[in-house]
Order: sequence, then C-alpha cells, then structure tokens
Amino acid sequence: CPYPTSLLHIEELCDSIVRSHRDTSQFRLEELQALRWKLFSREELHAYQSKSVDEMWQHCAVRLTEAVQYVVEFAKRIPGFRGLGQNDQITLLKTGSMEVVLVRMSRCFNTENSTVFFDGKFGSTELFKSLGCGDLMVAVFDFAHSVCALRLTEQQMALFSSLVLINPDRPCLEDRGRVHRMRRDLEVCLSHMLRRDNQESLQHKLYQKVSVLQSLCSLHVEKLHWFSQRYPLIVHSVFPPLYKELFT
Ligand SMILES: CNC(=O)[C@@H]1CCCN1C(=O)c1ccc(Cl)c(COc2cccc3c(C(F)(F)F)cc(C)nc23)c1Cl
Repeated sequence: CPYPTSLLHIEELCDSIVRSHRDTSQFRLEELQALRWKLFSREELHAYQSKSVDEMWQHCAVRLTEAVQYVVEFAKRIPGFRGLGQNDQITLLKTGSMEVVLVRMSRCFNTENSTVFFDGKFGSTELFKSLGCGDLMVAVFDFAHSVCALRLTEQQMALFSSLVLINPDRPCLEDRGRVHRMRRDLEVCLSHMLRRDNQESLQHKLYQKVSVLQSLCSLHVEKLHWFSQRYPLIVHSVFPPLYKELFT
C-alpha cells in the first residue's frame, strides 16, 4: 500500500510536538540545572516531616494539579487531539496525564544525590515521609531515576510524552481507530527521530518504560483512593476541581 504518511508530514508533526512540549514544560531545563544543588536544610526537612498526612497530601495535590494542567495544555497542542471527541480527550487525559507528569518529573531529578525538585529546592524521599506512603515515593523516585538514565533529549522526551498520552488501549474510548491512527503517526515520528539521532536502541527501552508507567500509576490511583477514603473532606473540598475531575 502507498506510504500513508509523507515524510514532510512526519517532520512537521515532530516539530509541532517538540514545540508544544517546550512551551508547556512548566520548568526550563536551564532553571533546574541552576538549582540542582539547592538542597533543603535539616530544619526545612524537619518542617516537612512534621506536617500532618492531610496537610502534606494537600500540598502535593496542589502541585500535581498544576503539573496536570500543563500536561492538558501539551495534549491540546498535539495535532489531531482537539479533533477527537470530548469524551475521548477526557479519557486519554484521565488515564495518561499523571503518567506524563511522572515522565516530566525525571527532568527535575538529580541522579547524583537522588533528589527531586519540589517547592523550589531539591529533596530526597525523606521529604515526603509524612505522606505515609513510602512505597509510592520510592517508586516515583526509582522511575524518575530510570528515565533520567536514558538521558533523553527534550525532543525525545516530547515524543515519548505524546506516545504515553495517545494510547489507543485506554478503556472506554469511543473512536479507538482515530486514536490508533494518531498513535501510528507518532510512532513513525519517534523512530524517524531516533534514526536521525542514531539511537534506534532507545526505541524498545522507551516502550518498556510505557508499561512500567501503567503499573506505577495504578499504584498511584490506589493510594489516592486510600487517601480520599481517609480524608474525604480534603479531597472533596480542597483538591482543585481538575484534580478531582481527573483522579477521583
Ligand atoms: C518539579 N516537580 C514536579 O514535577 C512535580 C509534579 C508537579 C509538581 N511536582 C512536585 O512538586 C513534586 C515533585 C516530586 C514529588 Cl515526589 C512530588 C510528590 O509526588 C506525589 C505526592 C503524592 C501523591 C503523588 C501521586 C498520586 F499518588 F497522587 F497519584 C502521583 C505522583 C506522580 N506523585 C505524587 C511532587 Cl508533588
């Protein structure tokens, strides 16, 4: 059959996704590099650790919601996303936005001391002790570390993020075929870019990361559910509406 997607279309698609990622990445790499040795003092660490569970969850939820909003903006700029039905857009974001937040967290991770950028400085898992879910934090840090180890360029990160979002296997999609066609074009983009970067070996590593992400995020949703059971008021009153819409 004729090659359905012209090379020009693929190059344009790559460029627009890289541009969207750059315009919606919340923190510029240069900023994060400049701050990477700004660590929390023992007093600051102690202050976070003495916060109550609900206070710390609330603190994180505000940041995660802000990050999700940047991911929503990124998704809206992926060519074809706005052409999907409203329900399918919500379905893809409901399940994929936290996964992209996780992928993006790797940009804010310092593998030399296993710290992540949070509240303006870099902190270790110790910082999140009062959340009461050490296993989730260890999993979040390990994943960020493993993505960091791939040393993705911003272009590769952009395409990887779009592949995480445009997933035709998500449950209850109405027009699965349309998502599948978008996904196929993005896969052609990624392999085109990796060939150009002479890094084809990265392809299967990235697809492996996608499956790790899905298991990790089901753990997250489970934790979030546990938290909303224990602190229903917080989730229903304080959690910003988008967060509630996407994660409850
Ligand atoms: C540069 N900073 C960042 O990128 C992140 C994302 C947006 C803002 N932000 C942080 O400040 C941040 C950085 C690192 C960490 Cl470990 C955290 C805490 O992360 C979480 C605490 C509670 C629940 C989390 C859940 C759960 F369970 F809700 F799905 C899921 C994810 C993935 N992270 C959770 C946060 Cl909130």
